[in-house]
Amino acid sequence: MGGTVSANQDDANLLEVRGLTKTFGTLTACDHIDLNVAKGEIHALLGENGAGKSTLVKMLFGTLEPNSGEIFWNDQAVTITNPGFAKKLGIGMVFQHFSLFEALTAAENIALSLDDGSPISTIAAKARALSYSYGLPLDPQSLVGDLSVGERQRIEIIRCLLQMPQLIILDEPTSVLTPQEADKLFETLERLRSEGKSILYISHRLEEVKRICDRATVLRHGKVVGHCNPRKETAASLARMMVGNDVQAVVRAPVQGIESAQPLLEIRALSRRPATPFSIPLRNINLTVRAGEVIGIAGVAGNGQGEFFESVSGEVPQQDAASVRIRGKDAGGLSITGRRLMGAAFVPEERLGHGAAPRMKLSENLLLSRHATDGKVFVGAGGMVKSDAIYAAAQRIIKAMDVRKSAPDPEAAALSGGNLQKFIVGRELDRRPSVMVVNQPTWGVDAGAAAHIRQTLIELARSGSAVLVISQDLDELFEISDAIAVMHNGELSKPLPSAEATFEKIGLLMGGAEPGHAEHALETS
Ligand SMILES: Nc1ncnc2c1ncn2[C@@H]1O[C@H](COP(=O)(O)OP(=O)(O)OP(=O)(O)O)[C@@H](O)[C@H]1O
Repeated sequence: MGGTVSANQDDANLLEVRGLTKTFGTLTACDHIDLNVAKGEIHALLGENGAGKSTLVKMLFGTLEPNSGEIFWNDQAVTITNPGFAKKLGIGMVFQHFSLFEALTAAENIALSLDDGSPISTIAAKARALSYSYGLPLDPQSLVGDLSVGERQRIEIIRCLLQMPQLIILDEPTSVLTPQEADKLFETLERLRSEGKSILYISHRLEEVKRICDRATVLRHGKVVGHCNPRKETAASLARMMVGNDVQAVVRAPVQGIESAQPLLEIRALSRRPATPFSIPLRNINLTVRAGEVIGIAGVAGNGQGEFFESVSGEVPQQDAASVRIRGKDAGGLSITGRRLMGAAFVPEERLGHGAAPRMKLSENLLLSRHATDGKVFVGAGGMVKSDAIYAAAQRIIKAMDVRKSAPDPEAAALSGGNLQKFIVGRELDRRPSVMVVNQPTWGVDAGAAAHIRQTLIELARSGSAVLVISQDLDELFEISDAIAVMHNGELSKPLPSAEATFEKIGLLMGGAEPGHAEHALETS
């Protein structure tokens, strides 16, 4: 038994939610939420990190049970007790954290969730046809482990569409997509809307909400605080509704005399062969990041940024020890711990898995990542763990980054996505590293918290550290970087000082133009 349906009342909404409430311990994550989604509309669900958006949609999809409240589907009261029942009703969901098996192909992953007994070849053919018809081409035979996050998300979307849903819930779908992929997704969503389907859309990217959403419901601290037509709002007014006050603008004063500052991170002729047929080779990368500066790395996802981060961080050490130098010493042969011991800190793109162990408490996650580098602080004589010191450090980070949570020291998996990202960035900042390398620093983070993280990275640099930020968000890079380099097909352009960089120049480099040609194309246009 998946759930119940009983006849009811009034209007013609596809989905109506009344007084839906969910508590975790003493925290009321969703507090008497009312929400209507009409047929054929794209409805945005907005709110700062931890506002209760994911909790709400998990109740709609049957993965969380509400404490109280009612859900009506096509005017019928329903009790959605599991995802199977939600799918049967016609509710499909594309998750924020991907739930695909890396060792299986796209088609095998889809077959697992469809569970309808069709032969895999039939499912693969259907997936391929649907993916092409919606402009999201997919090779069903490709192994998930070899795919970029954007391609993996495409599988999730196709898997959802194959179930012919009436309502599609998307939880932060574009945070991992390139601008081009996001455009494709918007076209798909607009087509679904024109077919009469409804979409519930969660996103922190307010410009895209303005672009594609018909209505918005805004949550704050688990309560509905407003409704609006996003097209009539500005990004700033939407942010204000979410946060409750104005979001502080990021301030970056120009750096002086950077040429003579000490190089703290040097990449010298870094090359790497592709580890799998699908990974990108790195080709003779050279870059210097000096004390006091923030260098940004732009690029369309899948151009070697992941491989570059692995090589710089030591997730994958190099043969050539001099290819990565930290504070004037060769570090290329060292592991991530070895590089951390030299004063470097690294924040990977993936929050769960690489960034944090989901079932461990925040304090345990802290010990896990810092016991090797901060042994004296956290581990006493005879290997005794100093629980009090670890707990105090975790609380310090939580306070500094304004991490919102439901218990003093929750498991990482109990944090909302954006709050976990804040904790992971804060955990590294707390060490006051001399070199900080971050991949996608504000992935899934709300406007207020993103501004805080960006400001903190600038301040870390200005206090004498070298900061390297890899990001797909060009606005972010322009806001925080003193110079921007572009990664394309495993090659890195020379950094352009931000005073000279424009969206057009960076965009041309991202598209693969030779640096000289990019300048020329702009001068003659
Ligand atoms: N399984 C859980 N156990 C305990 N607390 C939880 C659990 N899941 C969520 N919470 C808490 O409920 C609150 C709402 O979280 P939720 O994930 O719904 O927020 P969100 O609006 O989706 O945030 P984000 O934008 O960061 O994804 C948060 O304070 C979170 O810590």
